[in-house]
Amino acid sequence: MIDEETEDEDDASSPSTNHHGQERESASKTDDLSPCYKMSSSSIGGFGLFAARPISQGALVFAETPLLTQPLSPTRTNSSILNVLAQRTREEQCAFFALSNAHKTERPGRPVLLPALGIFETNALPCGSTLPPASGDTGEAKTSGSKDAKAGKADHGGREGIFLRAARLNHSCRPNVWRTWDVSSQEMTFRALRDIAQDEELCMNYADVDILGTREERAAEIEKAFGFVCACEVCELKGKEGKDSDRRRADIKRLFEEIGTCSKEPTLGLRKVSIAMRLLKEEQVMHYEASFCFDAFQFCVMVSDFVNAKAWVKKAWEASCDTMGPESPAAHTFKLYWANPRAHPLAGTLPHMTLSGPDGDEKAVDDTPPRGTTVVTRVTRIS
Ligand SMILES: C[S@@+](CC[C@H](N)C(=O)[O-])C[C@H]1O[C@@H](n2cnc3c(N)ncnc32)[C@H](O)[C@@H]1O
Repeated sequence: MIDEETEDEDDASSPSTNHHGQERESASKTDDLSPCYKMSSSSIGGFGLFAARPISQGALVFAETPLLTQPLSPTRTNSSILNVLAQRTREEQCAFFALSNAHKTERPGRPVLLPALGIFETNALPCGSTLPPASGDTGEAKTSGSKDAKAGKADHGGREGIFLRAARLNHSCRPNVWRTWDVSSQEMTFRALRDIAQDEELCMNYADVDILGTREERAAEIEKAFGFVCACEVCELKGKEGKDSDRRRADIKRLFEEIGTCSKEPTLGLRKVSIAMRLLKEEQVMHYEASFCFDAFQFCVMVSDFVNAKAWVKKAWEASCDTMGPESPAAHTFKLYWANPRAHPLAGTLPHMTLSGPDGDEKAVDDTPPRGTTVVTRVTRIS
């Protein structure tokens, strides 16, 4: 939570001149006219959603309101679900009962459930935020080394819901779609984490799976939480490719932790960020990018290198727009620091020095955020 004192009025309602803002607009409109996804059978398992045409990084693939929501387990029951379903149309009821059910047969530690409850448990998504590591909060003096940061902090808002379209998205340990609960519209939004080719399957990371684990660790976690053996492209890698992927993920995870301990050694911290950024690209798990960029921003503000700090936080802003959207709290916070990096509580806490920007050069361009930016003059942590 931050307490902000502003000089200018926030012009959040004006469309941003930046491409991230525009992209959201055009993607929404296109989505209304012709969906950029289609349902088809999947080699991963059952049905899946596929790109009907190329989708650009950061584009809104679709937004969906829940068919029904329920409180968190164990309060919900088969009857409580049926009671809500009775108020839906016949077509919606049929669509619900056509969804996948992983609780039809008994497995160790997973009893058979009545159909409505089994379908709900297989397909429900938390109606709260699933935040990419450390980027979804205000980022105040927080490093990516925390436990929440590694797994993607989940704020479930106390309810879970069934989303008929999204229920057809399969899980991948290399997701190309990120979901975010939009509190204001009460919709789940799904954005492209990278450019997606036509006919590529759209996959998200199922709630709370730590996809930086090794294949073995992920398999155990997925089997326990969801009862299936993951057949995503990464878990299917064999031999050297599989080992290389495991090693890259372990290295990223280790760097997350090590960066958290570099608050007195910004040069070393920044070097680790650069290595992590390269590994993220190689492993194609770019949803961690905003977190690392924000760490780099913090190292730069500590030593009063505000030019490079701005370059890093701008990159964090772009990455958060691509995952959670330009209207998300994280994107707003990053944009505020881009406008005024000196507002960060760690600014100037170490002796002055010049570090490097995201492109490795020491002379980043000192640009300004797009229109609609509030100028923050003071930001204090209140809790
Ligand atoms: C929410 S549904 C996803 C859509 C489902 N494939 C369908 O046909 O409706 C979840 C189920 O899909 C399957 N599934 C999803 N991701 C998978 C993966 N990575 N590997 C294997 N099966 C997966 C599992 O059977 C799981 O219980």
